[in-house]
Amino acid sequence: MQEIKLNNCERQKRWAWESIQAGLFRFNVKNLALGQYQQAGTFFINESKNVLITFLVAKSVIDGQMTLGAMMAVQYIIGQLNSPIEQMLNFIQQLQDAKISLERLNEIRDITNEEPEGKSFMSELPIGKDITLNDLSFTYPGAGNDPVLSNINLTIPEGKTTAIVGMSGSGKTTILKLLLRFYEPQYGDIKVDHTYLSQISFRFWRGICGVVMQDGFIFSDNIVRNIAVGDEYPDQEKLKKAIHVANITDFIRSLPLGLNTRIGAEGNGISQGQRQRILIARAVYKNPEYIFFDEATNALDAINEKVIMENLEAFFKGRTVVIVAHRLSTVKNADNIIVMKNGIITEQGTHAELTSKRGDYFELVKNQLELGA
Ligand SMILES: Nc1ncnc2c1ncn2[C@@H]1O[C@H](COP(=O)(O)OP(=O)(O)OP(=O)(O)O)[C@@H](O)[C@H]1O
Repeated sequence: MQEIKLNNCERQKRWAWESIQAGLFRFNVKNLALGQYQQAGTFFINESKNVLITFLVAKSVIDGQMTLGAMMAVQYIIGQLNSPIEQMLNFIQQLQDAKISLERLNEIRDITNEEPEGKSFMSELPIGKDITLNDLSFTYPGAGNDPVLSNINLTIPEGKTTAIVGMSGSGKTTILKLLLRFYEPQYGDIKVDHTYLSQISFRFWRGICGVVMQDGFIFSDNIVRNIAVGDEYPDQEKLKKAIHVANITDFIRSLPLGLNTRIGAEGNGISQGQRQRILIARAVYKNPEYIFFDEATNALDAINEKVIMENLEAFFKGRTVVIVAHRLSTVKNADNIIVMKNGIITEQGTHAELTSKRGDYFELVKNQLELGA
C-alpha cells in the first residue's frame, strides 16, 4: 500500500485488482455452471432410468408377461434405489475433484529428496577445511543460457575471512547459494579439502554453517525461538553470547516481555536493523565452523555496525568466513578480497594490494563502496 501511494499508481493498481476480480468472477460462474451441468446430468440419468424401467415393466404387464403385483414390487424397488444411485453419482463427482487435488499434491511429493535413502553421505569434515571452487560455471535452472558464473577458480582458506565484492548482479550471492548447496553447479565442482561438497550430507553441512542472507526469514514467534531456531531447550550461555555479539541486549530489554516477546511474521513490527541483528544472533548461536554473511550489516547504523563488527571480528577468529558486502568498513580487514564482475573473478588480494593495483577494486572503492573509516 505504501509503495502504491508513494508512486501515485492507485488507479493502475485498482484496475489491475478489478481485472483479477473479474477473472475470478468469470471462473466462479464457470464453476457454478459446471456444477449445475453435473447436477442436471445426475438428475437426467436417474429420471431416464425411472422412465425406462417403468416403460419396460408396464409393457410386460400389458403383454401379460408380468402381474400387476410384480410391477408394483419393481416400482417400489426402483424407488428405493433412487437415493443410493444419486449418492453414487455425487460420489463420482467428488472423486474427480479429489483426483485433481491429489495430482497437484503429487507434484510436490515427486520432488526428489535432497538425501535419497540408500545413498550414503559423509557426516564429518575432512582434516583440511579449505573450500575450493574449481572451474565452476553456473546458470540458474530455466533462466536462459547466459551463465551467471563462469570459470570460477577460488580458494576459501580455513580460519580466514574472505570478502566478495562487486557490482549488483555480478554473482556474489550466487556463490554463497552454491556453497550452501541450494543449487548444484552445472560445470566444475566445489571441494572441502579433497572431498567433493556433493558427498557431504546436506543436513550436516548446513548444521555447521552460520548464515545471514539478504532475505533471511524471521518466524512469527518469540525472540528466543527466532535465535535458537529448532532448539527446544535453548542453551542459555550460547544465547547470552549471541545476544551480546549481535548487540541486541538493549533492544530486548526495551521489549515488554523481553526475550519472550513475539515478533510478527517476516519480522513485522521490528526495524530492518533489528531484524538483521536477530539474524546475526541466530548465526552466532549456531556456533558454526563456516560463516556466510550476505549484506548482513547493511541496514545497521554506523554505531551499531562498529560495535557488531568488533564483536564479530573476535567471533570470526578460527572460523572460515565468507562475507559479501558493499561497505568498505566491512570488507577492508578481510584476509582476501575477491572482486567479481559479470560472473567472473577479475581481481583478488588484500585491501592494500588491490587499492595499489588501481583496477576494478579501486574503481569500486572510489565509486560504489562506501568510504568508511
Ligand atoms: N533465482 C534466480 N533465477 C534466475 N536468475 C537469478 C536468480 N537469482 C539471481 N539471478 C540472476 O543472477 C545474477 C547474479 O545474481 P546475484 O544475486 O548472485 O548477484 P549479486 O552480485 O549478489 O547482486 P546484489 O549485490 O545486488 O545482491 C543476476 O543477473 C540475477 O538476475
